[in-house]
Formats: sequence, structure tokens, C-alpha cells
Amino acid sequence: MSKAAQSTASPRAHPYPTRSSSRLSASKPEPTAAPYAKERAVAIQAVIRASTLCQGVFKKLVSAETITKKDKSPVTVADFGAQAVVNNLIRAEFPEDPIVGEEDSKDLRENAETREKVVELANSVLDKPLSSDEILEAIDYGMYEGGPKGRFWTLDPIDGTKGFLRGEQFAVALALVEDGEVKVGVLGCPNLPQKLSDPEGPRGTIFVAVRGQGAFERSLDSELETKISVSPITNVSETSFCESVEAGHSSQGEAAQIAQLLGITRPSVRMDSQCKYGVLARGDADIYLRLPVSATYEEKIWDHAGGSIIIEEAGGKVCDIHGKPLDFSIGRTLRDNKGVIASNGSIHDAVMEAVQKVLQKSKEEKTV
Ligand SMILES: Nc1ncnc2c1ncn2[C@@H]1O[C@H](COP(=O)(O)O)[C@@H](OP(=O)(O)O)[C@H]1O
Ligand SMILES: [Mg+2]
Ligand SMILES: [Mg+2]
Ligand SMILES: [Mg+2]
Repeated sequence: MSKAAQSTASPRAHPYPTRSSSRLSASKPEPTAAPYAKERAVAIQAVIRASTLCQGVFKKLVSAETITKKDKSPVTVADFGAQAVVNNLIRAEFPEDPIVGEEDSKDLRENAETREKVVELANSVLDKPLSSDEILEAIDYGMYEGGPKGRFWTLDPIDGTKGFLRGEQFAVALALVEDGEVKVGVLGCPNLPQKLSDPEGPRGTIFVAVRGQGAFERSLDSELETKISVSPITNVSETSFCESVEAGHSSQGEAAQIAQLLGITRPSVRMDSQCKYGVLARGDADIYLRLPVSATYEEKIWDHAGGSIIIEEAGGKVCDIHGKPLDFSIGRTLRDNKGVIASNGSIHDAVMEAVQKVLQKSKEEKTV
């Protein structure tokens, strides 16, 4: 992490009217409120509730509370509970808005014990308790297909479920997409150290961004927001890069080659979830490499919508491995994109050049 990067963040109160965190009292925007002020306020409160639920479960899961999905990935009672809570709160405030959420209730309908645990968890953070059927219905409110027109929310109730299960990083990721463009993003990162350089220090942070209004960070229990910016670093050999912990989600071998080509000597910061975008947005790292492992995998919109606006509003850049912007307008996946490359912006061209060289070399090796 560069020292210069750390000094860019200056604490300041956010210019929007703040609201009580104990209730979702955001139904009447102030007459002078900035665009998306209500969406921003509601999204923060929904993410706080879901993050609180996840924190309560963190490190306490038993195997019976984890299900293996059809694609072999894990999902826990906390993923289901968090999706029920956020969907319920968003629908109450924005009944016209559909939601593209990662989870659905199918497995829960077949498993009464797990279902009751999810109901209990969700109700522990909701003002008005919901029945078991209402919880299942709230989870399935996230089945929207997405697309190019109108507005919808994307929700990843726990991004980095594998990190969550290891007791490491995860994020509750919520975003609003309008006519294909991400307008609002909120990432709840309950286990992220507030300073990466102080891993034993206070943990738990929320990243927030609205298009054209900058990116901010706040803790889970204080309304005071700090404006954040990417690192100002321009010498690429002095940068640090981050990537997934999971070798099955991103090619770590190719990332190491790219780093070597750029003259980067610092070891990569391996971290689960969209916390990586937040860490870049506040200048704690400079490059995020997500290089495809499988030729057929399509990145999911909920895995990148929140993180991408946060990095862009903090002054950074994000694109796919071919330099194309991420396209959130074609459904539940980013099927026209491959992988993700994000950076502080000033070093983006140099990073993209190295990415092209290394991926071209891999391609040639595979065809030999
Ligand atoms: N083969 C693959 N390539 C890239 N991403 C994958 C993948 N398989 C699963 N993922 C996604 O990687 C996300 C986690 O990202 P990261 O590795 O950066 O922590 C998962 O989100 P969930 O944990 O919400 O399921 C999942 O959607
Ligand atoms: Mg998942
Ligand atoms: Mg995810
Ligand atoms: Mg998830």
C-alpha cells in the first residue's frame, strides 16, 4: 500500500440528509435531496440489516446450515436470510423495482430444518416478523432476468460465500441499474479491517457510491462518511495487486506473470468477494486482476455491479480482459465480457498491455 494512497481520504460528513439507522424511514425524500438520495439511504439500511444478520452467523455455521448448489458452489442459511431481508426492504420502499438476486428458494423448500433457521435469522433483523412462506417468497423476488430497459436492483446477499465459510472476507452487495447503467452501489463488508495495514484493528465497513456523486466509506454503526479515492500512484512497478483467494475463480498463474511483466515485486493481496473493489477504491491496493479460468464461465452481474461503480466513482477504471466496459444490460450475466481488470486509472493502459501480452502467450501455448 502506498503512503500517498492512504493520505487521499479525508473525513467529511456526507452532503446528503442522513436518516436514523434504527428504522427504514426513507420514504419521503427531502425536497432538496440529490438524485438517488432515497435509493442510497434505503440501500445502506438494507445492507446494514443483512450485514448484521451475517455477522451473527459468521464463524458459527455448522455443516447442516450449508447446502451445495447444483453448480457445486456453497450457499448458507446466511445467504438465504440476507437475500430475504434485502429483497423485503427494497420491495417495501420501491414496489415497482424488480431484483436480480443470486439465490432462489428451491433448496429451502425441500429442507424444513434449514428453512426454519433462515426464517429465524431473517426475522432477527426485520421490524415486522415474516412467515415461512413470506420469507420464501421474498427470496424468490430476486428472480428477475435483468435487461437493457428500466430499473432493477442486483443483489449478492453474500459475495464470497467461500470466504464467509473460512471466516475471512465477504460482502453484502447491492446495486441499482437503470437503462443498463449502474447508478447506485453499496457494499457491506463486515469483516474487512478498516485499514489493511492494521489487520488487528477495527473491522467492518460500508462502501457507497452514486453515479456522479463520488465514493464514500462509513462504518456499520456510524453515519459519518469519508470520501474515498483510488491511489495516485503512477509508477506501476510500485503498485500492489489483488486477486481472488480461489484459484478456481481467477487464474493466479497468469496474474503472477502479469505482475512480473509490470515489475511488481509485492506479493498479491488475495481476498474474497467485492471487498477487493472497495480496497482498491480507498487506495489500499492499485490493481484487481480477475482472469478467466474457464472458457465458458459467465461472470454474474451481482458479482460486479456494486463494486464497479464504487471503483469508478473513486476515480478508478474497470473493464474486461479485452478492454470492453462491463455490460450490465443483457441479463443476469456479463456474457459479452470475459474476466475483469480494475485499477486506479492512471496505470490502466500499462496493466492492459501486460494483460494482453500474457493472455496471448497463454493462448499460443495452448494451441501448440
Ligand atoms: N469459475 C468461476 N470464475 C469466476 N468467478 C466464479 C467462478 N465460479 C464462481 N464464481 C463467482 O466468484 C464469486 C466470488 O468471487 P471471489 O472469488 O472474488 O471471492 C462467487 O460469488 P458467491 O460467493 O456470491 O457465490 C461466484 O459467483
Ligand atoms: Mg454463490
Ligand atoms: Mg458473488
Ligand atoms: Mg453470493
